[in-house]
Amino acid sequence: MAFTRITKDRGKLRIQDNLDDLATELVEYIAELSEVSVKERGVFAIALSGGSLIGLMGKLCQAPYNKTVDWAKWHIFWVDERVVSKSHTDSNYKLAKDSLLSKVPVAPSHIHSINDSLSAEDAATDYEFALRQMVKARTVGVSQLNDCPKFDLILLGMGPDGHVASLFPNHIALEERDEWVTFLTDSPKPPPERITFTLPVINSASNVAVVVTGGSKAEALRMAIDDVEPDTPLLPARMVQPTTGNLVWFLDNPAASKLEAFRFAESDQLLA
Ligand SMILES: O=C(O)[C@H](O)[C@@H](O)[C@H](O)[C@H](O)COP(=O)(O)O
Repeated sequence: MAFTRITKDRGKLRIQDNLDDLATELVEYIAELSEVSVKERGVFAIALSGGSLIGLMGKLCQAPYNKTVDWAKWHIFWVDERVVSKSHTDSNYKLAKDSLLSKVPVAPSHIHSINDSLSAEDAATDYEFALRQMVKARTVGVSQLNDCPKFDLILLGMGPDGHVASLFPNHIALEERDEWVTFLTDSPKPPPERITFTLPVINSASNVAVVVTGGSKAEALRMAIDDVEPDTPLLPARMVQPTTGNLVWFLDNPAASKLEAFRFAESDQLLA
């Protein structure tokens, strides 16, 4: 039951029957945004997360995208990174490099990964400094509202606990308003040391897409999107609220199964 719904204030839901269709829709969306950004700004500044999202982007390495996307104009950043060596299996950089970036003609100097020789705290400071240079040069746009970086696209996954990036429920990092990049040494999901963009940066992007698949995320997704009881805990995924940008959720049926929109669509189909 593939369909699209515009919600009142939680963005657009794009729900697909299977992962193959979801991946097709996701890469088409990314390719379109890349084209628009390159036309308007001459570059495409995209920030990646880790997790299954990266595998779902795999079709970008295939025809037609391997040829039609203007790879030379891409600048790639990480929304969050585990503070491990770049060759470690836990590295989000390695994941993206192995399955995507090594297969498309992105300039190595446009791949902005963290300095993996630093502590989490220093890596966050260093990454924010690098990001400030990119904003100064307008490789990454700037928000007129708060001077934050304005990425053309931020891609997020969501964990079953409702975390996005390395912003975990009830963690102090969720409250950071001044820094663009912060660090954790106590991540509830291993590895414990991470750096992450803060909410002001995520919410300043021109486009934010959250890719969520699998039934284990259905309840957190409901809490992140639907109108819920007032005492429902505020999940990080619900705090993703782009100020002026667009928010899109790419979902499969199991992840979407507890959403009101999905249940209505299902009953409409039964009645049809
Ligand atoms: O840093 C991490 O621990 C992961 O990258 C994590 O944040 C991931 O993005 C979500 O848990 C969704 O992952 P899946 O889509 O693989 O479930």
